[in-house]
Amino acid sequence: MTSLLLGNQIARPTVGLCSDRRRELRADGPATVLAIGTANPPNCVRQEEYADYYFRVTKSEHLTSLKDKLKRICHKSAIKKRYFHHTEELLRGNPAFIDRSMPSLHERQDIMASVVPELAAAAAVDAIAEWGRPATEITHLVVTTYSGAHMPGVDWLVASLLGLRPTVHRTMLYMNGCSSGCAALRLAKDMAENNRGARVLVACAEVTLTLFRAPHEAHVDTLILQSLFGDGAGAVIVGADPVSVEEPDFEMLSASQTMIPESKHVAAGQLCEDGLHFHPSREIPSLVRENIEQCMVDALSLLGIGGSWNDLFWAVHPGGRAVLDSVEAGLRLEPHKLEASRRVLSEYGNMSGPSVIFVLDELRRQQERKGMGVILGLGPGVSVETIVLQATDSQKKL
Ligand SMILES: CC(=O)CC(=O)SCCNC(=O)CCNC(=O)[C@H](O)C(C)(C)COP(=O)(O)OP(=O)(O)OC[C@H]1O[C@@H](n2cnc3c(N)ncnc32)[C@H](O)[C@@H]1OP(=O)(O)O
Repeated sequence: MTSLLLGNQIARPTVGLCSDRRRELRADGPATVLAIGTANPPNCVRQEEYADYYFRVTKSEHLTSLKDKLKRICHKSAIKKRYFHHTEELLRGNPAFIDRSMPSLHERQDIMASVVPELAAAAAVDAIAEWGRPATEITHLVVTTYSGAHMPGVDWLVASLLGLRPTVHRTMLYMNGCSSGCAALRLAKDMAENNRGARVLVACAEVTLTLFRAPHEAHVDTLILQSLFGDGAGAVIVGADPVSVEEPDFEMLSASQTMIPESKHVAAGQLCEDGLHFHPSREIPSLVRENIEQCMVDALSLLGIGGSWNDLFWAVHPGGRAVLDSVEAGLRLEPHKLEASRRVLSEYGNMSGPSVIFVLDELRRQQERKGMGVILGLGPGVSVETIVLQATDSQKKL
């Protein structure tokens, strides 16, 4: 009889497989977070200097009222600094990136083709080092980005850069926006629990070069993007039934997703000749505040959790200062509950999908990570992703 390679073991074909055998092919325990890695490009710009920097590099100093507005936004952003792959030199060498009338997708794609996989691989190397097992023992790979789109995809290049085995099961998620980190973790949980011995590497990377463009009076939301987003990559290794070298930080108890009704236009974007256009509406914070509690009730009530949100720890996507304020208000959270998210926002800005991985990394260093908690991802539409975690008593040195 021919056999199938499943996870890292040989299994018989599933046709006619008895239910006992099918159970054997699945993990015994829940998926767990075994390791976390992060990476950023080296170019760091302080938020207090950002408006001067941005109007200088885009040759837009004459737009004084827009510059003043960006200064006001930066001042209220609760961001201290952000990291970028692009530098003044790179922008000088590519005038189409700052000229709104010129197509530049091709040039952006050329740069992102290597930069995004390298950034994702750097975070993955960090996670694999913490995990303590060889990269060749990764059985599944889930990669996310909206920074470019190529064939073969970033997943292929990450697998090659890391020396993963050629049979690694690759999944590529493009254009999942800011909730992509959570979406990838949700898939990783299912993969780990349904394939005994599976070790799933999640890698999310974004570079804001895809969004970078000059200011324009008719497009005020450009200023929000330029004030908010930063580059970064996060990686997580997920697996069930840990073996002796593995020390999980969290068990993943459940994963779910929902769409906030009537929100399709609220956080929307599309790929155009001059890169990715994204339009964060002013409604995002209020919509989140009004809907977040119902989303959490729906996601958590099956586990018997509800109402006492302050008993949980929270890893919320740092979409922006007003977004975090809205989650805090909507769930009546004590101010310290979103400390990890606010710290990541302050140190890196909104890195989209990778952000929640940074927040999880931050959380596990804090006392707050005891008991049960929630990873809360927010993305296009508005999509809400919820992963319920149970902290382990890991003594890992971080
Ligand atoms: C769904 C997701 O959550 C996924 C994502 O990550 S997508 C990105 C989500 N994040 C956002 O959309 C940003 C959320 N907003 C914020 O954090 C805050 O509004 C902010 C930091 C941008 C400004 O802080 P604030 O306390 O609201 O200050 P406020 O004085 O009201 O606004 C500052 C200026 O920005 C303008 N502004 C605020 N939001 C805007 C928006 N979405 N589009 C255009 N202009 C906006 C205001 O009109 C104001 O302009 P003036 O100074 O000329 O009056």
